[in-house]
Amino acid sequence: MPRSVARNYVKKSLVDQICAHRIDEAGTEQYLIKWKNDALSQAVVSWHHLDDLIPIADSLQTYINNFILNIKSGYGTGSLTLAPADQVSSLKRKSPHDESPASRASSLDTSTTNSSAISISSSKLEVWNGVLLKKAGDIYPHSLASGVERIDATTVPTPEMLSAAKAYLADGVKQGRKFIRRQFLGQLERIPGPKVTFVNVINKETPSLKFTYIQDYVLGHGVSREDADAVKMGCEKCRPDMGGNRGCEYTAKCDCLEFAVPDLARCKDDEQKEQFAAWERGEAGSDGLPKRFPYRIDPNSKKFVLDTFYLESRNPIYECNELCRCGSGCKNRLVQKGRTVPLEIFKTLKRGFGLRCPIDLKRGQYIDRYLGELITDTEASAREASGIFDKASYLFTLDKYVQDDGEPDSLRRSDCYVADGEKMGGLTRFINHSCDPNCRLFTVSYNRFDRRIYDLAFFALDNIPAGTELTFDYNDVEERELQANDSGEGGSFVKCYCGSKNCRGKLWV
Ligand SMILES: C[S@@+](CC[C@H](N)C(=O)[O-])C[C@H]1O[C@@H](n2cnc3c(N)ncnc32)[C@H](O)[C@@H]1O
Repeated sequence: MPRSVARNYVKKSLVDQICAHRIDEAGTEQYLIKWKNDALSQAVVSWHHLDDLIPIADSLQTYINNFILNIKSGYGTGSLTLAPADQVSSLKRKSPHDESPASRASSLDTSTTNSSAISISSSKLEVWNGVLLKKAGDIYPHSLASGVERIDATTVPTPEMLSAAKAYLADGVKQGRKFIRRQFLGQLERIPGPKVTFVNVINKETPSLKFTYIQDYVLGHGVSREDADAVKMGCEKCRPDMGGNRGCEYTAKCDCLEFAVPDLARCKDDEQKEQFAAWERGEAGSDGLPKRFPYRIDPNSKKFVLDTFYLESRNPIYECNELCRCGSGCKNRLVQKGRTVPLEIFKTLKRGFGLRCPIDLKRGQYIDRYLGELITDTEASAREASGIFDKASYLFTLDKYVQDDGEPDSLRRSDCYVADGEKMGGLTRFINHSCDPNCRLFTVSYNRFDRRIYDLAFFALDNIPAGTELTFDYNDVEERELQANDSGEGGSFVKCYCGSKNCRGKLWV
């Protein structure tokens, strides 16, 4: 049996940053790690091959992105004249990391170019002043070892290191970019459910690795669910064998549907019809009225899809929950069972990454939830204020049940939670805006008494052919509300590139 080779990786918590790169004699990329050091004035740095960098792949991505940005904008190249290719190759170095752990730094390489184009002081370029230890799968510096040269932390990367990195231009990070792509594909493979793929035929960019795929909301500081024991209830009068094993659909008794939208067609007498009319005028509640069931079977695909009435409205969906008597086979459980369709992240021309489904979707078909860290409104405002203008936004306010009517128990906007999908979330964070969208985000509640935490579920508004970009309207409100909200020229303006005929020209109103 072949024995697996134990690998060692740089210990993430001890790494300060990646600050330069170069290519070794074998043409393999190396990256310079500056290690954290309590004595800030002194740094320990060491060169590493990509194999060591898995735990800090996200830092590598930041380094490479910044490096390429700087190259493109011309920043930092200063008066530097890049060396011709033959001279560049003479900048290649071995990795001291390949030497024994006891090896020490600054092996002067006198073969360093003496090009007049790039003046490189070999001792500085070659700086490697840590003794690296490998233990229990970790690589870390042993900075106290005797004979270890220390350098001034404020001078890393040295101008010589930067010059050398620039000499390789973007090509010098080719292997790094492939490595980042592999890490990202690995992340996608680990997402439960149908396959998730990634395609980028536009450029070499990979979505941020500083992102965690989660399966449920993560509750941030100051965020809590309504006390489940006190207010969460299941349907009490339903049974699994009810209505010929069809569950809650065929009963007017399902408590979970209590807050769902009433159904005029099922009102059985004049009294109910009158109550329905009064409910429509906002003069009566809907207690006791039959309710609309959210899902139906699509006769062609035999899949459960969202009922047309819901699809054409913005009414919340109330699903059964784990306390219900109807059992797990009940038809009023769709979103809670998770994604059932494969998805593909892809690069668009002007709108960053987008999302599409590689198979045909039916009108009303459930796609996936929007997830993220749930934070308070105050925290969301602080995060917005600290971000740069025009930066992609992943904040979604859970304000479906806001009532600004001044009543003591009404929910004010400032009390709502916000789902932040920037650092953690699901695949739907990649769904772009369109003024003529093919999907809509619906409120799905499992606890009708919790007005602050509910699911946000994407459903297809049309039959969507395989490979079509999925979009939704970031301002999904009734037309009249949209006009009232639109403050004209003011506010933050992000140009919309949805390309639809009825494009409003900006992302948020
Ligand atoms: C939730 S993210 C969508 C995914 C994003 N494209 C990405 O690459 O991660 C929202 C951001 O995408 C960009 N975006 C989405 N739809 C757009 C559109 N129609 N026009 C221009 N930018 C758009 C904006 O930067 C917006 O803040």
